[in-house]
Amino acid sequence: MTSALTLTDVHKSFGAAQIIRGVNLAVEPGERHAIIGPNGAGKSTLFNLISGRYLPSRGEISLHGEKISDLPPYKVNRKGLSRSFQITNLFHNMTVFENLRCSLLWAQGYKYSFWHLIGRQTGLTEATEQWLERLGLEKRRDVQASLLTYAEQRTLEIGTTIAGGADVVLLDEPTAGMGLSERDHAMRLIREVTRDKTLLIVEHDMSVVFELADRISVLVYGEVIASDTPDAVRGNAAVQEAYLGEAH
Ligand SMILES: Nc1ncnc2c1ncn2[C@@H]1O[C@H](COP(=O)(O)OP(=O)(O)OP(=O)(O)O)[C@@H](O)[C@H]1O
Repeated sequence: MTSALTLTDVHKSFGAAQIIRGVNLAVEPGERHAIIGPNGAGKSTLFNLISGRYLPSRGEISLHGEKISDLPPYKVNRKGLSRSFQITNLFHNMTVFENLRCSLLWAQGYKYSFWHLIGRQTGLTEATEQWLERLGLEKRRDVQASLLTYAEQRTLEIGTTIAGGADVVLLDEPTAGMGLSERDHAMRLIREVTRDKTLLIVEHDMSVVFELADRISVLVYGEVIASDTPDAVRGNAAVQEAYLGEAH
């Protein structure tokens, strides 16, 4: 079986600083895979490499067996990989409905060209309404994204990342800054909306990681020191040592 996402000997340096140092990773189709590691380990850099924002200094990244590490972000997205951001990436002056509709438009290949939509509005509106319901944002349908609560913005960010139809989804700290009940809601939502998708998640909250992930890779100083099931990672001595002194 071809892996959904494969990283082969990936390196990234900024000047003399080697930030990612020979990462090998295979994420299988349908797997929920978490990347954890202490602050500054290179997790965001890894996401930037996978999503096409950075070019690797060395090594290769492929999506369903096809090389993507030489493509810009929008082409990686077109191939079926979508990512969310730590700082929400919404259209703040647009409503919740409009934000979701843009993602669905993009999925259908219209690239914000509304002229192609004549006669197809109904299907699109219905699909957008379904997403509103899935996310529990029906009552906030016509509210500008900038006026949502922080947790609602994060929920919408997850929605717009996934509604675009990508089958490989990267979520960057989706529950950061949330309270306990908001976090539980976000976790249920992520589980629900990523069914049948491949998920790669960077998350600091260990309860989220251990609850959601089928497999966990631990990144320390730009190297994967363990990649295993949650139970095996929990018992791994090198991982415990890397986290010594970290609040988790
Ligand atoms: N564009 C860049 N230029 C130079 N150095 C960078 C750049 N991006 C990241 N770094 C450095 O790479 C290292 C890893 O950063 P990165 O943000 O990937 O870590 P992280 O594991 O995501 O950290 P955190 O958990 O705190 O978000 C840091 O030392 C950072 O300063």
